[in-house]
This record gives sequence, C-alpha cells and structure tokens, in this order.
Amino acid sequence: MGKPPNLYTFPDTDELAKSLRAFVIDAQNAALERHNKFRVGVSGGSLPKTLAKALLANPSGDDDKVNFPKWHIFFADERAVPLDHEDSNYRLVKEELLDKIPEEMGKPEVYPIDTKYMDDIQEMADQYEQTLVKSFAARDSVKIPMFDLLLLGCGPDGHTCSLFPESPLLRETEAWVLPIENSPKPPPKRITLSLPVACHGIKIGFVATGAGKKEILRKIFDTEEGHSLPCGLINTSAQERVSWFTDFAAVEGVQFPSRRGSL
Ligand SMILES: O=C(O)[C@H](O)[C@@H](O)[C@H](O)[C@H](O)COP(=O)(O)O
Repeated sequence: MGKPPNLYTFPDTDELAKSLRAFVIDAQNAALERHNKFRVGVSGGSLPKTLAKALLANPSGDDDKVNFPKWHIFFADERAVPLDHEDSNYRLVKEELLDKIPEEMGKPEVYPIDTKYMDDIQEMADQYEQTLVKSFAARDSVKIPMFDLLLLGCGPDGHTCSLFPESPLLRETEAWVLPIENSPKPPPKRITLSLPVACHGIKIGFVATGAGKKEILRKIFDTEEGHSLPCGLINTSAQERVSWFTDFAAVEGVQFPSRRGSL
C-alpha cells in the first residue's frame, strides 16, 4: 500500500498559488534533470487562471525560476471548437497565461488540437494521440505516456479532464486520447486524455476552490462511492503522486486529513 494523496488547503487562491508554484517548479526541475524538457498536461475551467497567478509571480531565488522555453504544454482535454472560440481551452490558456508571459521569460511549446478534424472527433483524438506519440517516442516503446505533470480540475460531479462519472470511456485501457460526442457539460464534442494516461502522470495536481466544491470533495475523499468517480479513480491509482490544492471553502466538512497553509 502506498501513501494516500496529499490534500493541501489554503485561506485563498493567492496563498494556494504560492504553493502550487512550488509544486510545479519541483516537478519542472525534476523533469529537466531527467530529460531536459518538461511535459505538462493542463485542463480548462478555473485552472489556467490560478496557474497564471502561480507562474507569473516574481521568483524568490534561482531554484524558483520558471523555465518556459523547456515547457511542452498539452491539453488534458479540449473542446472541438475553433482555437479562438470562447469555449476553447487553448484560447483560455493563451489568454490567461501564454499572452501574459513577459518576453524575457521565453515561450513554451504548445500543442493545440488540429481543428481541421472538427467534423470527425475520433480522427481528432487519434491525431492528438499522434502528437503525443511524437513527443513521447514511438508508441511501441512507450505503452502509456508519462507526463511530468498533469494539472487538472474537478467538476461538481467528480469529473476530471473530460472523463465523466459512469462514462464507458473510463473502461478504456489502450488509447491515450479519446473522443466524446455527447459530453454532459457543454460543449458536447471534446477530446480527453484517457484514464490510464491521467493516472500515469509522474505528478498530478488538482486545483479545486470555492464552496461549490465542498459536496463533491466530501464524496471523493470521505465516501466509498467517491472512489469510483473519475477524480477518485485517479486518487486511488496514483496515490501520493496526487496533490490537491484547495481553499478552506472547498474542504469545509471534509474529514480526510488536509494540511493547511503550505506544502
Ligand atoms: O474543459 C473542461 O471542461 C475542463 O477541463 C474540466 O475538466 C474542468 O477542469 C472541470 O470541469 C473543473 O472546472 P472548474 O475548475 O472551472 O470548476
């Protein structure tokens, strides 16, 4: 038995962002040492904004530097819409983070979906999988890609990426990227990393803030039923490789032990 996931909680998103930064930079530095690049998967929702708050702050020393030119940013899930559409996760990450990176920090490499496949979501997912294959070496030598870091959100129903509770997609064991035609959360057409890829991240950070998350966090952390929700499945599978960054409002009433204030 490994150790359980880490549940961190902070008074507000400013404090949360400071610790999220430390977590991301640790993952970055470890990845740079391992293979001189940092492969990150990010979700949409509220995450990009909090991430920008974390990453665009001034470094406190040499060990605290964000090395954007070494970053390779992939999408943990994406909506099948044009890249400038208001529902696009790419657009969200671009507006919240990429466009705000000062020139002197350098730019990350970013891997958006290929919108030419808008009418064929299966093809879009396959093409995105090929994008991963290219970055993670040939498919036959890498069974499941290991992101250096996955930064995910948690929906009010316990979904993460675009893996929704009780979806047959949760049973996928082979594919890395999956198509969704009828997402319960709009827009309906999306692609998402599969559960095995989501569970395989070397580090996995969830960010969940606000009172709107307390019911679902209680369920995920404190009930048997919560273990079968997508976020719970990642907790169970990846254990201490998972860290949750929450605010006090989101963990109100959660019994599972949380660490307050710092990593
Ligand atoms: O594109 C999406 O729909 C997201 O990737 C989704 O998985 C999101 O992360 C959660 O719904 C949490 O969103 P919030 O952080 O906004 O609650």
